[in-house]
Amino acid sequence: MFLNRIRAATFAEQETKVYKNSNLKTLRATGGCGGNGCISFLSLWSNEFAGPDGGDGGNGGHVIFKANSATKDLINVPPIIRAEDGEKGQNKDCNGKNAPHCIVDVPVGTVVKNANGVVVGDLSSEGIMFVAARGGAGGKGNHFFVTDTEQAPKICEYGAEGEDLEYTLEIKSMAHVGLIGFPNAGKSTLLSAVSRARPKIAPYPFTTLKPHIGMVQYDDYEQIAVADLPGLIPESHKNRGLGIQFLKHAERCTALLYIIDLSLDKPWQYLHTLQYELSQFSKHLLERPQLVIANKIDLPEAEKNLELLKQETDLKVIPVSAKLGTNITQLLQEIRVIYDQNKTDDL
Ligand SMILES: Nc1nc2c(ncn2[C@@H]2O[C@H](COP(=O)(O)OP(=O)(O)OP(=O)(O)O)[C@@H](O)[C@H]2O)c(=O)[nH]1
Ligand SMILES: [Mg+2]
Repeated sequence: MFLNRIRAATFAEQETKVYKNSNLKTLRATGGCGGNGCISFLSLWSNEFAGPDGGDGGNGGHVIFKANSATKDLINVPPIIRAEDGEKGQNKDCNGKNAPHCIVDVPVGTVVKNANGVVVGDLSSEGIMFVAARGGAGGKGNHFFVTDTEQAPKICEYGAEGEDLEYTLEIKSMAHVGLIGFPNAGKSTLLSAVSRARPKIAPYPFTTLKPHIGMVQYDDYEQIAVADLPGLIPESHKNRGLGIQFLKHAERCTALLYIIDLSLDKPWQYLHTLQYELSQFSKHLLERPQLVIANKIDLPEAEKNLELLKQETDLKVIPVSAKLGTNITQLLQEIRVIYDQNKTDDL
């Protein structure tokens, strides 16, 4: 009993810690118990001893994780999941009803780890299921135990208990950092400036159609994966442009970097649109670490726009020129700070 309480306390601590993070969740899954078998003897008006008629119990439900693309994060997955118990057997050979399985929807790309941290499941495509805790089998009623020598058994089975297991669910991230911006903002140019990746760069929108990942190498051999994502436009969350496809990629990045083109008129409007689109897709996306990269500082008007942009947002703004390589070192330092902070938070 005492031991149980300690266990519960550590579980609760873990829970509060991971609740902040919609990409990671520790939970306990318990299968339903099987229904007990029944002991009963039938008695009819014409036959007082018509024989044993105790039915079997129903099976307990399983707890099942199912990959569902409509689910965006693990926030709504409860910390304790218990499937229903099977019904007990009844007289007149009535078997108890099997309990329904408890199916918990998780985002596509969720990795399941057991209590020892070993990966036991990878829900990488839509509809894949993982049985987290099996329900107990129903117990047999006394009718089952009738033999040639024992015609009136007074025995039955209890239903078996369901499995009780702890798991950690984690959404597999694509990259530590995702570059988010309108088409032509210079995302691909920036990725090639900070890493050895060579995505296609061109002065027309939607050059990048698929995400590219580049590795940023630091002097202490730390490597940070940066993803160049396809461009985002207003109403992407309604599947305009490359739409939902793009937003799904953004979701699998731990930190979000907004790339804003400073040469455009009123660049802060673009930042607000990007944030709005992300929040429409999943309201927890904006809780992730964020940074604004003000690109194309080499162009005219950029200096003036930079000051205005800084006034319009609370986020840290770093001016760079991806094309000329201006201020890239400071940007890499800032990315490293974000990365280190989130590493210690166990993201
Ligand atoms: N002057 C200047 N031009 C830049 C800078 N960064 C990017 N560009 C130019 O902007 C254009 C678009 O750059 P890309 O890197 O292809 O832009 P993108 O954001 O990847 O665009 P999509 O893939 O279409 O979403 C190219 O012509 C680049 O040469 C910069 O810092 N200064
Ligand atoms: Mg591009």
